[in-house]
Amino acid sequence: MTYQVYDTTLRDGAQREGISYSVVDKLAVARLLDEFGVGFIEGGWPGAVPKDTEFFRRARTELDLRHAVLVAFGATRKAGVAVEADPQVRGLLDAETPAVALVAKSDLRHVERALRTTAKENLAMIHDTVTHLVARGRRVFVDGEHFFDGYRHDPAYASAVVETALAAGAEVMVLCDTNGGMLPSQVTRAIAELTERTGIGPERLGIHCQNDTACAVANTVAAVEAGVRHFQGTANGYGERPGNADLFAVVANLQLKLGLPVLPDGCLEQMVRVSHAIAEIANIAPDTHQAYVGAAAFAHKAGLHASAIKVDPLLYNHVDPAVVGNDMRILVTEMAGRASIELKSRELGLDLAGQPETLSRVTRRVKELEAGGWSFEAADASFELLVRSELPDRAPVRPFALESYRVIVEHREDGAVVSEATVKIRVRGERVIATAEGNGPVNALDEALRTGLARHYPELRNFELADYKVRILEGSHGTGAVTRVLVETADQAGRDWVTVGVHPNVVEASWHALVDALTYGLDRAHV
Ligand SMILES: CC(=O)SCCNC(=O)CCNC(=O)[C@H](O)C(C)(C)COP(=O)(O)OP(=O)(O)OC[C@H]1O[C@@H](n2cnc3c(N)ncnc32)[C@H](O)[C@@H]1OP(=O)(O)O
Ligand SMILES: CC(=O)C(=O)O
Repeated sequence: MTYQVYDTTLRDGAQREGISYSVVDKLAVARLLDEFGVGFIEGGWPGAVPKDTEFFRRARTELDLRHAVLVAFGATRKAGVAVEADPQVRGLLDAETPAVALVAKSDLRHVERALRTTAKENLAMIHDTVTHLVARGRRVFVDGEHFFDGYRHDPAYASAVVETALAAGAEVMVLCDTNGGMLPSQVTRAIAELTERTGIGPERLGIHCQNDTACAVANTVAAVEAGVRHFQGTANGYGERPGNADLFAVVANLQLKLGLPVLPDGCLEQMVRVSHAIAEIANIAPDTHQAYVGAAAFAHKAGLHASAIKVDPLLYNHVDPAVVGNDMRILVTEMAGRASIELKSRELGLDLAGQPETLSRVTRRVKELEAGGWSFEAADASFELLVRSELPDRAPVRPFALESYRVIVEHREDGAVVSEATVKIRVRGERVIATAEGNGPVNALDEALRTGLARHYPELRNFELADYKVRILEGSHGTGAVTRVLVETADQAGRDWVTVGVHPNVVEASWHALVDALTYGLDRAHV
């Protein structure tokens, strides 16, 4: 049994507020979708959107698709216009794609009020446009716009639209939940009724669901379970309003839960890479919590989960993350138990399996620190230093000892605000005093510390502060507010690491995070 995985990221997905692909972007997205193994890529509406016209022109020479067939999207001919004379239909042919998708009204209310034509003329528009395109060698899919609402309002008319399209030669009639208001049981029922009423098998039908009830993925899966073989969706669920069915979740559900062979072999594990690459091109931050592909899709925080995962990761994962190209992660927080610490340490290359006392000590320390506002969840490097400071043979080498530091902020007469820091440290037996200016107190402190260390640790030149985040945490249990600072540092090899510092004073909190950052980076540079 074959399934048609039909992607509309470049047409319906591009209708999402905030997305504006260039032609080059569209070509890049098409290549990624092809690598993911979709069967059809709906590239846009040629003739209506100039960039889409250009996309199809360039696609002819610049796209070499291995799995996918390119589809041009458009509408049925206009009411009262001969199909040969309709420039929009001409534009579809000029795109020179092997397949065309036509949006057609299947809700009589839309025919009468939006198209302002008759029930009969709408059926003629569908018939004429499909036969015209089929006669010119195109595979034709018809998207029955508002099918489910239309079927509820007037089942006989919505059924006539389906029959007309298929009789005219459409390969598949796609039932669209255009307003996205359906629930899975309603989709299942409508498909059962339609097939019974018309005698048309569900294998001639397709499904296209918007996500306005947050049921687009479930509705799509329900339709496939009802026998539909052609299903549409978009990368990451991009689309108008709350979006479309997320094709990644749909495909993974069908393949992994229902055992349906929807993608070519070897493609499913490309999912995370393709999802994130498309998000990058769309200029939308990947959703950390997106099912299957999000960075947190297989991240475990609860200590009890980790203790079972230690026995078998599948006890707390619904699938093996590797099958979709994802990884499991253990988060270390106040909710950690010894198993979480053991697994996280193993992730970092530290084997604590035979060291129950060390595990208990680290767990206790993490809980105490987290209660005081520290957060190791995003600060793996500080966590690693903490664990290693409990391991005599792996303890990190501290590059210096602090005697004191001082920071001043000067508001000058001319309005300039200058920060200046002085650090007094001991480095390899030598007392060093270094001073630097910066555009803020933390920057000045960072510069002064690096200046002081530079002669002994020239490799510091390769590190740069990539991100700096400050959060004020409300005081609790009668304590005052504290400040948490997260520092992300990167080196020239493209590695980065995050450290954390916490203190009521923001400069001191930053100091802790900076010292951990340099300690971790230097330690790693010397391993
Ligand atoms: C459910 C969906 O998401 S379908 C995809 C929708 N995508 C888009 O609309 C994006 C691209 N759209 C466009 O660039 C423009 O809307 C165009 C070029 C298609 C049309 O632009 P205009 O000619 O200025 O018309 P406008 O957008 O105001 O109205 C749409 C016209 O198409 C007609 N129309 C709407 N649906 C259909 C249909 N299924 N079949 C035939 N004609 C249709 C309308 O009756 C209206 O005709 P009229 O101008 O004679 O009143
Ligand atoms: C065709 C389409 O995108 C819809 O009806 O939602």
